[in-house]
Amino acid sequence: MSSYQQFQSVEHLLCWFSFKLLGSAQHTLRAFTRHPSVVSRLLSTMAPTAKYNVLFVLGGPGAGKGTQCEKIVAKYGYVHLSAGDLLRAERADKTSKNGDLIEWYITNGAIVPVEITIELIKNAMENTTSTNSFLIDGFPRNKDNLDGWTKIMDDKAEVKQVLNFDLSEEECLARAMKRGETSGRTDDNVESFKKRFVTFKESTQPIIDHFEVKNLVTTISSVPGPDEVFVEVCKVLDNLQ
Ligand SMILES: Nc1ncnc2c1ncn2[C@@H]1O[C@H](COP(=O)(O)OP(=O)(O)OP(=O)(O)O)[C@@H](O)[C@H]1O
Ligand SMILES: Nc1ccn([C@@H]2O[C@H](COP(=O)(O)O)[C@@H](O)[C@H]2O)c(=O)n1
Repeated sequence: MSSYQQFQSVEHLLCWFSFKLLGSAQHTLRAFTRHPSVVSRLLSTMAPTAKYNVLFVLGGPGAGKGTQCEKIVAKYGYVHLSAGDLLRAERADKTSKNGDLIEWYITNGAIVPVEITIELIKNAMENTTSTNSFLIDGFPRNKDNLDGWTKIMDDKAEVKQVLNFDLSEEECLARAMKRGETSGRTDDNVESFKKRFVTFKESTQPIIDHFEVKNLVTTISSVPGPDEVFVEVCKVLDNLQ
């Protein structure tokens, strides 16, 4: 007699099968209660982890991105990550193998390969425990930056908004030169500024256009003073959930 023939009907067979299932479920439950750490580890891998909330902040060199980010941090509590600041810190790190390369790109107003920049941004985000809301200032600056972001961060972060600060080349230059009197930045000089502005027009503007198509961009004039500009910024941020 085959093992199935001992059952008089399909109902009998199903009943027997259900009892077996219940038995192994009970056994598994008992095993879990003996090992609570295994249970919590399992639960944490099953729970959906919240994505980072990200605001990208773009605009020409000297347009006032950093100035507005400071105000946003003070009022809304985002963590401010300036790609330029992260790169300058990496350049200053004597143990970094990328210092000379970064220096060349910054002085020439060119965009550092994304493999370097995205690693700095990702580490900074992962090392932040106070919040999961970030202002990412000066990124993505070109297609390479955008592709790197998409590849590494797209499934971990949601881009809620892109703030684009708008200012003429002449005014950007005037502000960057004024800042250069005290900043010590190697790119606050006319020659570097001109290259940076060309990079902005040729490489960053298409990225702003890319987000514009997705309805994510708010362009704010940077012509008025910082406080007046911030009033416009607040109108955008107050409406973000
Ligand atoms: N609305 C404003 N009106 C007048 N001056 C401003 C305004 N916003 C910023 N500035 C000044 O302009 C200079 C450039 O501003 P900021 O550093 O914020 O620009 P940025 O866009 O972050 O520049 P970069 O891209 O070069 O880092 C600073 O000296 C700042 O104090
Ligand atoms: N995504 C980025 C951002 C910046 N850089 C380099 O740093 C310079 C300064 O940047 P700021 O945002 O502080 O103006 C910029 O001109 C680039 O050389 C970059 O490579 N990639």
